[in-house]
Amino acid sequence: MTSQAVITVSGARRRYGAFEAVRGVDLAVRRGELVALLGTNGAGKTSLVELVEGLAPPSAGEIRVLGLDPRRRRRDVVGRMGIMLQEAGFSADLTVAETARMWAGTLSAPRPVAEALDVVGLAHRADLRVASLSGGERRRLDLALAVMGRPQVLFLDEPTTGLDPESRRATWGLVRGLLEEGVTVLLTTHYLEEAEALADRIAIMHAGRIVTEGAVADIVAAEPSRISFVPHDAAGAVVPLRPVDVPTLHGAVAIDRGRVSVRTERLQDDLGTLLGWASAHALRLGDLDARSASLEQAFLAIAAMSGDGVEGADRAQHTHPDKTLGSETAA
Ligand SMILES: Nc1ncnc2c1ncn2[C@@H]1O[C@H](COP(=O)(O)OP(=O)(O)OP(=O)(O)O)[C@@H](O)[C@H]1O
Repeated sequence: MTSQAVITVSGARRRYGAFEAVRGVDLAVRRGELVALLGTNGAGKTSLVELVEGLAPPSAGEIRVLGLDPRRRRRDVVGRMGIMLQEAGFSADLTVAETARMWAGTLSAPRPVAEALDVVGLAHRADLRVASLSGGERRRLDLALAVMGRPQVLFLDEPTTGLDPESRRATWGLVRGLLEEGVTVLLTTHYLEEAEALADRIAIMHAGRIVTEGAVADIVAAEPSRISFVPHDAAGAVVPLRPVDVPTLHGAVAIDRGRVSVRTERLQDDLGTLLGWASAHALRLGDLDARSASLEQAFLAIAAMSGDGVEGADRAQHTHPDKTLGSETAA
């Protein structure tokens, strides 16, 4: 944990009855940094973020936001945090400006309403009723309300779910602007592209733990590249191969229904060997695909490796009480 850390999570755990949804998480987010929390469904992202927001107590471990316990020192922290809710819960009959004014009334030093709407590109919709906004515009209103109090720390929970690609990119632009102002952001998203576009670092959760953390490039670099093709002869007929027919490569070879797949750390070398071998044997490498790993591949590989069986065993014992904060066991 560095001295610059705005969010620090140390050994955090969260229980719901007998089930532990967060199982010893350490995380630090520095000032002006965006960390994206990714994970499979039920990995524990929301359970963790709620601890950081101070909405629930950890059953063990320590959370600090701006150096303070976000639950015990809630009054001192809450005004410096912005939380983008899924739906702000205001009446759909109010106009955009009325909604923003009502929200501003709850804050100690809010941005002017016009400025907050301008930040999210909604100034031209100020007099429209919330009910008339498109889904994307509503999401932007949610963001306007979250940034209205000029937060130092912003929590974005799937901020672009349901947005069209253009609105999604517009939202990314807004978030980048906030980061440049020094706002610290903890983002949860299921869009890997969003994490790639915005995040300084990514933390991947699985079964209550952070199983991988780092810059996108480093996480992707740890995954092997892939080559695949279907060998054809000069007449265009598929040539059925066995692994022993393929030349020796750095990577591992698998053959499934005629398609040869190679997972390799040495993409260029193995591709070169295969191209030379194909020419020498007058083979065409049909449907040839050679690519470095993507974040999606890395994510799927990490989720698969992280022991679904273990999680399954735990889940079998989990009787799943009501999904209420009241069902938790705090330390
Ligand atoms: N109040 C609760 N009582 C019991 N179990 C709960 C409660 N809240 C969450 N859980 C369980 O804890 C686990 C983690 O849930 P959580 O909502 O934190 O996951 P998530 O990573 O945010 O998932 P998703 O991506 O699907 O939103 C899940 O198995 C969920 O069913």
